[in-house]
Amino acid sequence: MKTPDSKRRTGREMKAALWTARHPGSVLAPASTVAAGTQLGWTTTGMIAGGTAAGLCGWYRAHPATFDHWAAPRMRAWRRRWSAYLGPRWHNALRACDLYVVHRKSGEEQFPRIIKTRSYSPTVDTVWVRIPQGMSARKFEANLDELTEALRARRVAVEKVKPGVLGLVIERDEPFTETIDAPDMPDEPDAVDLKNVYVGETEFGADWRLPVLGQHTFIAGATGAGKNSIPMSELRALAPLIRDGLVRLWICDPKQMEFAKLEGIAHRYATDEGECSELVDEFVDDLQRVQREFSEQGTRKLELSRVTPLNVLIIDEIGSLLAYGDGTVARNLRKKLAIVTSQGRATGHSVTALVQEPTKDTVPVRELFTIRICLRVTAAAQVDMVLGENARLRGALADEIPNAPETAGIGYVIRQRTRVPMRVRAAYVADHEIDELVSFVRAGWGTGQHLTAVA
Ligand SMILES: Nc1ncnc2c1ncn2[C@@H]1O[C@H](COP(=O)(O)OP(=O)(O)OP(=O)(O)O)[C@@H](O)[C@H]1O
Repeated sequence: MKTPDSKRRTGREMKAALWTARHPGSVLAPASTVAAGTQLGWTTTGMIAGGTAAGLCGWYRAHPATFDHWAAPRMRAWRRRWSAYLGPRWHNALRACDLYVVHRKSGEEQFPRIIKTRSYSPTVDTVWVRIPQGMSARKFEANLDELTEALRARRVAVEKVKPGVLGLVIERDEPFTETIDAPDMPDEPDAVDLKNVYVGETEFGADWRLPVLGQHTFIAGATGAGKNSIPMSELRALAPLIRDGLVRLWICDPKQMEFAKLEGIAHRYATDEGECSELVDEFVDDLQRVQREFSEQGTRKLELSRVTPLNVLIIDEIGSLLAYGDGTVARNLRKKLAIVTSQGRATGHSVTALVQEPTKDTVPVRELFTIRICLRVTAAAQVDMVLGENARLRGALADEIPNAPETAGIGYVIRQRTRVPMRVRAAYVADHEIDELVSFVRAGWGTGQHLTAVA
């Protein structure tokens, strides 16, 4: 039944009561401080407050991982809610962009009401708003530029959460303003931690590291997004292991661009679709050979050696292989990828796939990969296709990364424990640094160093 209209406005005291009911914490916190001050004395209350602050500082310093996971997002969201999105400021911003409705009879202004704020990262806020009747997501979309300016943000994206509720993803700042140097190549295999390979930096200023052993990586990004820099950084970190025969490269390179430089140090290298399919078959045969040997010898844990090295399969532009021809190659590839991603962990077979355009062909295989990275993509829908449901709503604005050389290598990953997107930037491996990698490995091969590696 439609609520009848009235010319009278809602009473101020009723608005205040409603506000209190919706924000119990904001009323209880000052009220309990005053109560504690009068009951326990202001000195004791001050000591309790000081002790709490000192405890938080101690936590912040002693255990960054748990602090960043539990405390930081809540504290950040709270601060932003009361600074950037406080009532009058919020209303002024919306009024400036015509994002409000005026009640037909009472003339009362009705604004989208903030129902939840989350700041999963220092640079992105997600604000859920309940919109008044007569407003739609389309109106927000039409006024996004104005809203971005009014909120002094870099970018704002809008998502429908459920009927009547929108999610505004507000990017406030760009943490990456400089190119990150390519990682050094260690001299010796002992210096390489295969579970923690440096590939760039996170928005929190920490090293961005990826596991190579036992994991499978899916990297999506439009042309020029900087996808190559991720596997290239990994390969530089693995250089002494490649040189010593403890890591073998298998490369499917239909584009024959940057990866072509690695042909000379690859164990297997293929370019056309048929050859690539054969290469993947051989990779799986190798995996099954190791499985048989392990079963005969009763081995349960992989010890890297020249007989059982880590095998890294890189498939550039997997989309073109999955969409190729009559579907035979695609079907075979899907089947073989399922084997590698489910069984390769124990035998030391890892796969990294790169794709320009995540489409319906690539979505089913995406689920097979344990690590997924989304660099700049060309459509909002592609973000969730790569990173999973609601990734964009939680702040992974990969489609909003400008198509400019200064943003190459920037993208998002989902943090394993929190399932929250994190903005990252890959280190940049220039052509001469790829050449340096190849020379480093081949120089070792020239001296026969790989033959003397511990078997
Ligand atoms: N991590 C990075 N940091 C800064 N600049 C980068 C980075 N990676 C790449 N670039 C720059 O962006 C350009 C395009 O990079 P790259 O060829 O790796 O993109 P791509 O995603 O692999 O594109 P394509 O799919 O067309 O091969 C590079 O020539 C380089 O100038």
